[in-house]
Parts: sequence; C-alpha cells; structure tokens
Amino acid sequence: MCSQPALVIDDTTLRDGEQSAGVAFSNVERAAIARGLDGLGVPELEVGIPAMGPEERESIRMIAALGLRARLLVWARMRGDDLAACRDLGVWMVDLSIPVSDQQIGRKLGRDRGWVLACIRRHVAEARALGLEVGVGGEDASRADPDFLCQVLETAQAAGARRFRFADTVGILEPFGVLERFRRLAAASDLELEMHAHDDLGLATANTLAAALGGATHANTTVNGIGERAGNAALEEVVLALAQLHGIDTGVDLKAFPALSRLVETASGRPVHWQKSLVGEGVFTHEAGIHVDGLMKDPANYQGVDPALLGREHRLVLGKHSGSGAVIQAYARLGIPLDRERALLLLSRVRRHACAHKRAPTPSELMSWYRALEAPVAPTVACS
Ligand SMILES: CC(=O)SCCNC(=O)CCNC(=O)[C@H](O)C(C)(C)COP(=O)(O)OP(=O)(O)OC[C@H]1O[C@@H](n2cnc3c(N)ncnc32)[C@H](O)[C@@H]1OP(=O)(O)O
Ligand SMILES: O=C(O)CCC(=O)C(=O)O
Repeated sequence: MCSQPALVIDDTTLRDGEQSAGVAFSNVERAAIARGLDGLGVPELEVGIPAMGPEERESIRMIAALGLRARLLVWARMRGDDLAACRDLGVWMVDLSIPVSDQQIGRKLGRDRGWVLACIRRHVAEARALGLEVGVGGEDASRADPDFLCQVLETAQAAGARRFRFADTVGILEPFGVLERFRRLAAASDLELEMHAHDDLGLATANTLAAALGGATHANTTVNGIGERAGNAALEEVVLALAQLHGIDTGVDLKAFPALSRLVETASGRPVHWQKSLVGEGVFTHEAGIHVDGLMKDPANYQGVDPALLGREHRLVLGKHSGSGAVIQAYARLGIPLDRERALLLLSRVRRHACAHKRAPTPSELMSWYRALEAPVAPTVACS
C-alpha cells in the first residue's frame, strides 16, 4: 500500500487556474494538463465545476475516464442543485463551498451564521449519501471569526466531512497569521486541513508553507500559479520549497515540470515571466562576471536551487556585466583558447555590443570579433 505523502497536493489548475480571467481550456488541453499533473505524481486534482453545465460535466467525465492515478475532486456551492450536478461523474470527492466570513454570509448571501451551520449539516450528509467524499470549502475563511470557524469545523466533521478547506479568498494573509490560524484549527479538529492561498500580496507560497507548518495536511496549487486575480500558490514553488526548506515530501517529481509549465502557458495564453521563479526562462541564466566566475569554480557558490530538480541547467551568457573569465570560457566552447590580454580586448567588444543591442552575442559574432582581432594589420601607405 502507498503511504500518504507528508503533505498532499490537491492541484486546482483545472478549476481555480481556469478561473483566471480570459482563460478557457479545450477538452484536449484539459486532458493533457490532467495527464501531465498525474505524470508528476500529483495525488489530487480539482477538475471543474459541475454546476456550470453539461459541457463542463462531460469534460469532468472525460478526465475521470482517463484512468489517472490521481484522485479527482469537483467544486460546488453548498446547495442542492449544485450537488445534484455532481452525481455520476466518476469523481472521488466534492468540495462543498460556503462563505464563512460575516462579510460574505451577510453581504453576499444575505444569511447568518446559523444558516451556514444548517447548510453544512444538511448538504454534507446529502453528498455522503451520493457516495462522495466531502470537503467543506470555507470561502473567505481568512476574514472569518476564528471561534465561528471552529464551530464550522466541528459541524462539518459531525456531518461526515473529511476535510476543511481554508480559503484565503481575497489573498490578505501573511505567514505568521496563517501559522497561528492553522495551529488553532488543527488543535480543534480531526479533519484534514487544506490551504487555498491567493497571491494578491505575493505571499501565496509563503502562506501555504506556513499552513503546512501549522498542521495543514493538504494544499491547493496551480501550474505557474495561474488563477483568480493574482493567481494561486504555484505548484512548482510549493513542492520545491516544502522539500528544500522544511524536508516535507509531497511525492511530486518536478523533473518533467517545464514541459507542463509550457503546456499550461500556451493553453492559458498567460505567458510565464522571464524571471518567474523556477520556470522562467531566465532564472538559471547568469551574466554577471563575479557570479559566472563563482559558478565555474563550484556551482554551489551561487546556486540556491539546483536546476536539475526541474530538469534544467545553468546557462552562462555574455553581456555588459561579464568578466574576462566568462569570455575565455565562451571562446573555449568555440574551440579557441584565449589569453587574458585577448579576453580583455574581446570583453570590451562584448560590452559595446550588449549596450547597442541589449542581447548576448551569437557564436558567429564572437567568431567575427576574434578574426578581426587576429587579422594582420594592413601596412600604412604614406601619402606623398
Ligand atoms: C471564490 C471562488 O473562487 S468560488 C468559485 C467561483 N467560480 C465561478 O464562479 C466559476 C463558475 N461559475 C458559474 O458558472 C456560475 O457563476 C454558476 C453556474 C456557479 C452560478 O451561475 P448563476 O446561477 O447564473 O449565478 P451568478 O453567477 O450570477 O451568481 C452567483 C450566485 O451564487 C450564490 N452563491 C455564491 N456562493 C455561494 C455558496 N457558496 N453557496 C450558495 N450560494 C452561493 C450567489 O449569492 C449568487 O446567487 P443569487 O443570484 O441568488 O444572488
Ligand atoms: O471554498 C472553496 O472551496 C475555495 C474557493 C476559492 O477558490 C476561493 O475562496 O478562493
């Protein structure tokens, strides 16, 4: 029997990720993304919203028929019609979502806390009767009264839920507050606890890590961090940071991640920034002379993250900030040994080129500068 990883990734690229404004995956893309995630060993996938209609339900059925190893979840509002739409889809679990902050209970639904608890009692039991595992999605949990949140968890557990999803719906938490909140919830309940973080303040990954330290058993992620507004916690960041910083295993192997990242980038039409951590094209590319010198002596000098974990490698390029060592190395790769004097002459050529063109020189440009340097100087013809 497989043992459960120390923290279970429940990736929501196909639900919250697709909620990113303007994104709509085709069924072919949805299947490819699901397969890609499954291939990395992501154990849970949230794959859609059945209440959206027959096309969405068909797409969910199609993913369920792929025979993936991952357990599949769907998202639903906590109401009878949404739940009815979750029948016979071949999924394992439903996340029944209900607002838990007074703000949203009152100003979005026009209800009160008692109504929320009554809904949980009723609909969790109904979902269980349909043969579904149930997570209660606490929408806007970050703005909820902590005492009420404990009541929600107690009610959810008594009604037969196995999990509570803590949603920082508007992305306003910071790691210290998350740690405190999860410690309290973990002490108050036996439910699985899932963190759902948004990146409005650039803290989604940090908050997910804090939740893990505070007792979260599950975490929502998306590929490249796509999702509502500023997006969700990025799968690649959460997996790698949990492992590297806290020794927390998710069972997810990122060596093939760049291909999935590119697939989601293309299918979503949301370009990955050149400097986006771990997957950006430039994040293992080095130009500055001191860094390149240090890396050539020992990668550990300037390596915080091993690119091999993502199936990538360091790339050294020449530019305005290069040093002579990098020039010697670049010419050595072209089969040309350089002494330091020539390297310095060519370095000034490299710098002029970088300032004029804002890019690294090509091998043929390097060759032509070298040839110009080596060309015999034409004799000066004296004018009579
Ligand atoms: C924070 C999150 O990310 S939650 C997930 C959000 N995702 C989406 O909205 C994407 C998919 N959504 C949809 O396809 C549609 O919005 C649907 C099918 C869910 C609902 O469509 P419609 O019935 O036309 O309603 P519409 O979207 O205009 O408004 C949402 C309704 O849901 C209600 N609602 C919102 N959350 C909940 C909840 N957790 N439980 C019960 N009702 C809820 C709202 O009060 C509103 O109802 P009202 O019209 O009676 O005031
Ligand atoms: O209630 C949930 O399941 C979480 C919904 C969500 O995506 C959010 O609140 O950001």
